[in-house]
Amino acid sequence: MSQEIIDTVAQYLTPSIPIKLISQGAEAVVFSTAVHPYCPMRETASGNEPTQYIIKYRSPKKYRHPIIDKQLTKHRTLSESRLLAKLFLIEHLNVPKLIATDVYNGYIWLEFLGEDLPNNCGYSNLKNFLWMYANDPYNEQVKNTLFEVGKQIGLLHWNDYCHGDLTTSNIVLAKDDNGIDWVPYLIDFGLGSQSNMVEDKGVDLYVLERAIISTHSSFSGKYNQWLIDGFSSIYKAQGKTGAKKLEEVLKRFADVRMRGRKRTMVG
Ligand SMILES: Nc1ncnc2c1ncn2[C@@H]1O[C@H](COP(=O)(O)OP(=O)(O)OP(=O)(O)O)[C@@H](O)[C@H]1O
Repeated sequence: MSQEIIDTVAQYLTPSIPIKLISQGAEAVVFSTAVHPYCPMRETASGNEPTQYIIKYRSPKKYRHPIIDKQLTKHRTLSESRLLAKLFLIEHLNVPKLIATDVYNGYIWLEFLGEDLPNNCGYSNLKNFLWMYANDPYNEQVKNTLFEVGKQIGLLHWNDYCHGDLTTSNIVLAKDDNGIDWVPYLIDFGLGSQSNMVEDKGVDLYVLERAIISTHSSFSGKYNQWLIDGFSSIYKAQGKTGAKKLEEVLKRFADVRMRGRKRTMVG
């Protein structure tokens, strides 16, 4: 973990915005903060608890030419911000709310989603959630949650957007208003795009299927079926057109899977 990057961000944001490191990925460093970027005294309607925010920072990459690096940072920060802003307006689709963006410096501020799971099971992404239920894998809550995750992907694809990196870590679960059911949110649209190509949609579904198989192999058959059931329900609700498009996406998904298998066999 590069202390240099953390210091750069802390200095840029000034001590009035305390930050906590959450993750350092290949693309960005992610922090949380309780301070809103332009309304520092903002409070939630339900009490005095400050809302939490995410700050996603794309640091300069030393292996790139500085001019190209600046252009890429601007392009990627802008593209992810734009996409999130558009997706947020799609009814029933759950993505983090974009709070602010600073494209030239590579910062995106988002609403913080999720929480720590009970019994030290980690942060509430789909991966940890499924681990939490490893001793009770076919629990109704698991089934319902995976069905709802499938619906979110269905909504994304039906509206002709693709995620580009649909792993179980990029699906976050937040408790609903009654504090009982989990509501899935899709995060990390750094590789996302507007696309009506069945190939892109098939690849999204395949990437998620592989993620489930690799971490939850014993239960992956049922898990993937529940995801696809939720996904299909969104398309089927659109009548004949939906059913036809669903058939095309699922056919391409099967083709992508077949290509993946051949690649694995050939090595
Ligand atoms: N809105 C959010 N609410 C809560 N946590 C978040 C949010 N956005 C990101 N995170 C946390 O930060 C992590 C990294 O975020 P994100 O995937 O967007 O960055 P990234 O650099 O593209 O990551 P990677 O390279 O690992 O894919 C997430 O896995 C999640 O734990």
